[in-house]
Amino acid sequence: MLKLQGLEAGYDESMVIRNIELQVKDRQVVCIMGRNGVGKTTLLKTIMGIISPRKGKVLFMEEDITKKRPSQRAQQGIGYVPQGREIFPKLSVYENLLIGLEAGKEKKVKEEVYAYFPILKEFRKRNGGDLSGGQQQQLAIARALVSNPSFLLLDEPTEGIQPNIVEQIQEVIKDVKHTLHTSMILVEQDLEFVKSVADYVYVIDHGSIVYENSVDQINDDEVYHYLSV
Ligand SMILES: Nc1ncnc2c1ncn2[C@@H]1O[C@H](COP(=O)(O)OP(=O)(O)OP(=O)(O)O)[C@@H](O)[C@H]1O
Repeated sequence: MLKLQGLEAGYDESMVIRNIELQVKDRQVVCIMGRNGVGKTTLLKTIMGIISPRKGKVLFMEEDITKKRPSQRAQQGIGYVPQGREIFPKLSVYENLLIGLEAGKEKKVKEEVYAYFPILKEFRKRNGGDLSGGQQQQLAIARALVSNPSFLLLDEPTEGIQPNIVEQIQEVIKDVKHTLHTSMILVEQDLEFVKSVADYVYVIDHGSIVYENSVDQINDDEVYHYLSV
């Protein structure tokens, strides 16, 4: 479904990700792990088209989308939940969700989205900025889901969030995968969480992939080695 070939990207003079070869098959959840600052967010932004790669290709459903704008990628079905949520604090929950509709072909916020996160229905008139961190994260995920994406990029959705909401997000990811058949790339630091949702795992260090394996054959020690160096 998604293939990255020899991808290199960075900022100004600095090269952040190097020679990334990665693939996500249909209906797969792929997790990207790695310490802070190794280039995970840069990789997601390059997939979304927010950063242009210096080398390499992004293929989505066999089409080369390397030169497409983020809005075109969103129209083609790629949803993005950025790190730090980036919801609009002065807009209501419902208005934030309406903005998510701009990305795709859906015209209305479907009830299923509220079914994933009932609190958003209850708080739909409240300003985004008045929600707790965990509720804002739920809103950011829901905003990506309203456009019914076939592929979802999630950048550390559980970062700094209380355990009961982490569990809820975990269930939503599994449910979205099994019922909507959405493929995903998930950046996540917690190996137990990764094991509960992922099919395949890549570990990045200094901008390169240093370990990859399917989740049922993963070597915990090797993963922890790269997370702790
Ligand atoms: N807008 C930017 N301009 C210049 N350098 C940047 C920019 N954003 C990130 N960097 C640098 O690129 C490197 C990789 O950052 P990136 O955010 O991709 O890492 P990360 O693995 O996602 O880390 P974290 O887990 O902390 O989010 C870091 O050295 C960071 O300082």
